[in-house]
Amino acid sequence: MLRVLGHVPRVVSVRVNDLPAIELLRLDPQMPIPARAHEGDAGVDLCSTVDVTIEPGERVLVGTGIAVALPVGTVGLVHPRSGLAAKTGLSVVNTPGTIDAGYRGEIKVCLINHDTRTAVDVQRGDRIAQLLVQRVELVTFVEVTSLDETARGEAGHGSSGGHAILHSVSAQSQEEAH
Ligand SMILES: O=c1ccn([C@H]2C[C@H](O)[C@@H](COP(=O)(O)OP(=O)(O)OP(=O)(O)O)O2)c(=O)[nH]1
Ligand SMILES: [Mg+2]
Repeated sequence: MLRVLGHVPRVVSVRVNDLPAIELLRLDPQMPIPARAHEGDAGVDLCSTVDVTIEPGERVLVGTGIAVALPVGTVGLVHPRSGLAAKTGLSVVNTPGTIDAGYRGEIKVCLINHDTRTAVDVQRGDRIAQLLVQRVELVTFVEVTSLDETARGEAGHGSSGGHAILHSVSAQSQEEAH
């Protein structure tokens, strides 16, 4: 029988991060430096610089007071926070937002309140979204006159089935038929 003795680390690093530390400018010195909630988390949290109330269905562009110089070959992605999304309906309109390597302006977040009834109050300093930095392939494109054949071909947009909404629509139309 195999017995595991001693401490087993819960977070195992699969690859050593060889990117340099990313230069970060605090445009609003009172904002905290974006940080991970836990070691190994994918994203660092971004805070709102403003107090704002977002009515149901409304969107608003808020500043984070942060600018970065991402290395060429990486991209910043602005993702919603799942807790806020689940509890209040707050999300990011263009999720994930794209921060280009050459961008030196303030990172802004286009928030949306998806709740249909309740407004969301965002206060200055609240953690409203998270920034992930990933490597990205800067590919080139070459124009051709035809593409290779594949099993999928041109089928897309639900061609393989398995959509809950289609089941509910077909169940509804069956009920209506009776
Ligand atoms: O959530 C976001 C998305 C984008 N940006 C900034 C950084 C990014 O590099 C720039 C442009 O973003 P994007 O390319 O998505 O917008 P666009 O509408 O195509 O604008 P542009 O014509 O400036 O590229 O805006 C943000 O601050 N937050
Ligand atoms: Mg663009």
